[in-house]
Amino acid sequence: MLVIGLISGTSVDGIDTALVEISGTVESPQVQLLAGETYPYSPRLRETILQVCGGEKLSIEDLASLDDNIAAEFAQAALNIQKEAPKAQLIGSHGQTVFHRPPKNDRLGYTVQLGRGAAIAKITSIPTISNFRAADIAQAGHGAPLVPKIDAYLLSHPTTARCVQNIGGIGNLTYLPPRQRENWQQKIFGWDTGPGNVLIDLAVQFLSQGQQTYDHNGQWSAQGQPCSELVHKWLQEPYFQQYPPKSTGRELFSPAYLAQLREDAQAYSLGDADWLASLTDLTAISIAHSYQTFLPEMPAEVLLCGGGARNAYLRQRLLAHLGSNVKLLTTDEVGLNSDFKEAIAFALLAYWRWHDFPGNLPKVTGAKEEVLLGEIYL
Ligand SMILES: Nc1ncnc2c1ncn2[C@@H]1O[C@H](COP(=O)(O)OP(=O)(O)OP(=O)(O)O)[C@@H](O)[C@H]1O
Ligand SMILES: CC(=O)N[C@H]1[C@@H]2OC[C@@H](O2)[C@@H](O)[C@@H]1O[C@H](C)C(=O)O
Repeated sequence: MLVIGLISGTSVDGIDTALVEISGTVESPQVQLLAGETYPYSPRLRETILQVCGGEKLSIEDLASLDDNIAAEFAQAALNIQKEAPKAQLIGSHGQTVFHRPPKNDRLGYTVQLGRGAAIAKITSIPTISNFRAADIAQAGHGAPLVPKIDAYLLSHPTTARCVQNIGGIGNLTYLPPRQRENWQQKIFGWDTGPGNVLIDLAVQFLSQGQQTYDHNGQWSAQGQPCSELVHKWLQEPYFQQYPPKSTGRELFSPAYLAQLREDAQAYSLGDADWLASLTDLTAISIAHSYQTFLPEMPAEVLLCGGGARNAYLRQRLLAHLGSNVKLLTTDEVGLNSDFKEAIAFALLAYWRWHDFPGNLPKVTGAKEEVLLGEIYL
């Protein structure tokens, strides 16, 4: 089956689009990436989305327009990716997260992904599945992360314990015990580790007065030295200490949050590069600390994906904190494209929904039950 997966993540940089051929069975899918593209948002649309993510008030009418502007761009991305290919039979569209509130006590979580599937189906004439997180949230889950079940099917190893670490705007991991271990599927873990690139990106934009949006290959932060006293103070953030299941977003790791870290850096008289190095080190140590605190064992391999895998300084700090027993690779090195993994994931989640196969892992999201994920718009 030819399926298109679409997602714009928490970095809000553009629409990751994957055209994949899915064969085999639902329980044993084979996925081949035929084409992958990122279609950047226009600067104006990106700015509006970031403002909404930052809590800017919006009338319902403006919300409707934004929803359909995003849907139109997602639909165009789907049409573009298959120009040279036969017509896809299905689209799985994550949409654009603009709000995410995890569940608390008896209160259900709430999450909003814009870019309605009904409009994408209408524009493309391809059945579209969207709103993947809602059913898990209705079962008292976080509705995130959803990729761990995909990782389990595509990246687990018979004899090696692995973690898959996404470093997008937000970071999230999947822990995969060796498949040969008894009941291995019951022993999979996953949660959001905290900031991926979000703090680094916000700081670079602030320091460059909007001229740069990210620290290319970590070149700027590599010129500084992390202040370990500050990094350890920042690691006291309650989110890092919270037990899984857990999920987070730009609501917590926001411009206001960064402003506090800026004040701290000024109190320590840190230069710009030292501040960036400290933020990068915080990102790395929050990931490593989360493994050391919440996993039953350290993995032998960590497979990186997401844009942060290209940040050489972040990788270097991550390796320093994980320890030399851990082998740091990217998912590309084991055959899965690290830039389009999330888009591929939503293609496979759509395929599973189409075939009535549950997409969530209750142990990961905290949901009461396995459920079918996504709403179908023919
Ligand atoms: N060459 C590079 N050097 C350093 N950082 C990079 C590089 N390329 C991409 N990035 C970082 O990766 C980010 C984009 O990553 P990605 O597309 O994986 O995020 P996302 O999918 O939007 O987020 P999430 O996974 O949280 O939904 C950019 O904002 C930038 O910070
Ligand atoms: C609410 C939301 O959009 N969460 C994203 C975000 O970006 C990374 C991390 O936080 C992850 O939990 C999730 O996305 C991936 C695709 C997931 O659900 O697995």
